[in-house]
Amino acid sequence: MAELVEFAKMNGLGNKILVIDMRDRSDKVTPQAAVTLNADAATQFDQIMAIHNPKAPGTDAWIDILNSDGSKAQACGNGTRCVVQALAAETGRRTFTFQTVAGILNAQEHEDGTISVDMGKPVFDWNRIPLSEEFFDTSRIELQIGPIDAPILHSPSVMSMGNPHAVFWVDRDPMDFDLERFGPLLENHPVFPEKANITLAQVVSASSLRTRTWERGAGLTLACGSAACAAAVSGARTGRTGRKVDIDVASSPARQPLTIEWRSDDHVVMTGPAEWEWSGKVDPSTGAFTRDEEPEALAR
Ligand SMILES: N[C@@H](CCC[C@H](N)C(=O)O)C(=O)O
Repeated sequence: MAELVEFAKMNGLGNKILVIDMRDRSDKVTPQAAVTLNADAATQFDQIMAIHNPKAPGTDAWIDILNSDGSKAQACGNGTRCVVQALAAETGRRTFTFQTVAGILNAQEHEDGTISVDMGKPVFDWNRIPLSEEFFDTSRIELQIGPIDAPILHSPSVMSMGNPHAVFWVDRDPMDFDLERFGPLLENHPVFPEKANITLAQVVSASSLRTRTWERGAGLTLACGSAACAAAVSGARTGRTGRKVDIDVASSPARQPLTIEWRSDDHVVMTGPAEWEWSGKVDPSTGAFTRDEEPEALAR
């Protein structure tokens, strides 16, 4: 049994996040702990954001990201906003620089409590997404599901936002599709050697989209920030929208959009809320946890 660490149960637009404080420790949250925490209704989550001491000069923390099945993720937009809110509450600071396996992320908490995260530049090269076969134009690849002559979903835009994404454009409400059935088939399709996050996106106007996502390693989630970024980039790249859009995350209980801007310097900036729910202590090796009586520690 490892020494207990503090954690906070949080969410970003309903995306369930556990922020675990692993600073000043050399161990990691284990995949087994993740699976155990996800099996308990109180701590069921989509991603764990484990905050470690910084590894690079000029950064505030190294963030390790785990999906609910125990696998690693390279990016998590909603989770990053939760980390910012937790650290802002702890330190009184508003700007942070994090490092993940996907690179450096700059983030800022605004006066109104919303948080912006610079999610970096989208990657379109087929072998860096990665795809298992060469596609010259990744704004629309050959992939479909359903009858060959009347596919239900087809021709997704694919990219990496640090993690692999496929965005399928649909002409009606994404909630009308059986994503629970199609999601796992597409996530595990052989064209995605590292699997992929699968998003359905509907154009509402030139500056707004409605999305719903099946997440790699976590399944149907209420919201996915990096997928919202991928949908916004795909919308602009394929001429469906401008470069700044509000995303109505269809399955989110929070009726608040995520604003995504694909800036002229190619960086994608996501702005939205984060919400603290409760705090506790957890054993990062086993996932055994206790809940605090009163809010303390990470984020209030
Ligand atoms: N919910 C996240 C993305 C989570 C990562 C994903 N499941 C993966 O494995 O790539 C977000 O808000 O971006």
